[in-house]
Amino acid sequence: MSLNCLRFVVSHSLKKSPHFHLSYLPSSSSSAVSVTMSYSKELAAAKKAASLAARLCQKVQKVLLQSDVQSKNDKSPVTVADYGSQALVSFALQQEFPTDFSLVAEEDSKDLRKDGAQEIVDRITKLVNDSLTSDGSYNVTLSTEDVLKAIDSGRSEGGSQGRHWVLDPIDGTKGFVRGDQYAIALALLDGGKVVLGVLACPNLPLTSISAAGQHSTSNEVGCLFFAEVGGGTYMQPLDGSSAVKVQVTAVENPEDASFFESYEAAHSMHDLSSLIAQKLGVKAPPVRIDSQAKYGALSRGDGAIYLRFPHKGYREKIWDHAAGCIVVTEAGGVVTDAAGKLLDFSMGKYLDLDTGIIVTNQKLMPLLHNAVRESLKEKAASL
Ligand SMILES: Nc1ncnc2c1ncn2[C@@H]1O[C@H](COP(=O)(O)O)[C@@H](O)[C@H]1OP(=O)(O)O
Ligand SMILES: [Mg+2]
Ligand SMILES: [Mg+2]
Ligand SMILES: [Mg+2]
Repeated sequence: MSLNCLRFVVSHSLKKSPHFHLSYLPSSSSSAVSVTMSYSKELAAAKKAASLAARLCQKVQKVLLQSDVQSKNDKSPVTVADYGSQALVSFALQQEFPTDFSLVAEEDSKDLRKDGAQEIVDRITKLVNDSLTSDGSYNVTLSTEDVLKAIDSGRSEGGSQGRHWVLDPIDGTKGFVRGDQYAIALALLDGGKVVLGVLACPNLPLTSISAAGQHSTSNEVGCLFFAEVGGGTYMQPLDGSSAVKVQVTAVENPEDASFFESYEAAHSMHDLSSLIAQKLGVKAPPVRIDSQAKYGALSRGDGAIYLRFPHKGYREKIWDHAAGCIVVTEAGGVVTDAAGKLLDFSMGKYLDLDTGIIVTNQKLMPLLHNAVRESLKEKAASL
């Protein structure tokens, strides 16, 4: 087929389906024209759903009582906000994409269907309906069964075929319960690759947290980070005002770099990151904050490095990294495991990782890899 002929075919099909971008490849390429998907409709829906869920979470965090915390088998606290957020995001996305809907999400309704859970289910249902009413764009009232079904439609296993939404309705539950950082993390996989991501971080200051830590001097909080493959990363205030493009830091000298890690020592080995930081020559103390807000903060250059080394036996889930990963990579950063391999989101719910996750800019990554390798060797030798 000639180029002119191809051009006609693509422009003709563009009229029917507006969600394609045309791009011309360099002449060395075997194909003259490539067609890349645009996910603008999906991104708009994801931003709307995550913002809606963020408002629900903010409301609950304000009135959080000890009785909101249930115990799950793995002892992690789950609140009405986790379930409410998942129900809302699932419902909102299904309204936009009613056919062929697949969602891989953290929570399910098992505990909510047990005897004695009716009161909590009623509270979640009221919360979800209040959020839908105050948003104004959905003219519906959900029953408790609708809410449980919406939560349970997050049971997909993901994988390398087709499209799957990936959701952590509240990432950083410990931070949420403490009144600190948390995020609503939503991403879309297409053919096993993350093609868009949205991170709503209701407690993250709008200005840099690099110097002052999570309690920045700015009292304006609430950030929405979003990224689409090939389109860069943007941040806007959660209240909806305009978005700005963000970039990871250009710092090249580790002495000028600062690093993020989990607030919870149970989630990441603080002793190992301090060894890595010391080997690299990082001078600043760690900035410890909860959730994928770390990826968001890194994407706008608040810090240069994120180190995550869970304790032995912990398996990382895709919803804990999918949105954060694209937010950082589209801002110019790199996310790999400790062996330098890019994260593979195509294998179902879990990530198959070597030891840990490290994130930084392109310039610092080789140095960081060396420091990680040496530190792991040293740690293994000392055991
Ligand atoms: N034992 C654990 N080790 C590492 N991460 C954990 C562990 N338990 C839960 N997590 C998950 O790790 C993330 C928290 O990491 P961080 O401490 O850096 O915020 C959350 O996604 C949290 O899940 P959840 O979504 O339920 O909060
Ligand atoms: Mg959890
Ligand atoms: Mg999580
Ligand atoms: Mg969670």
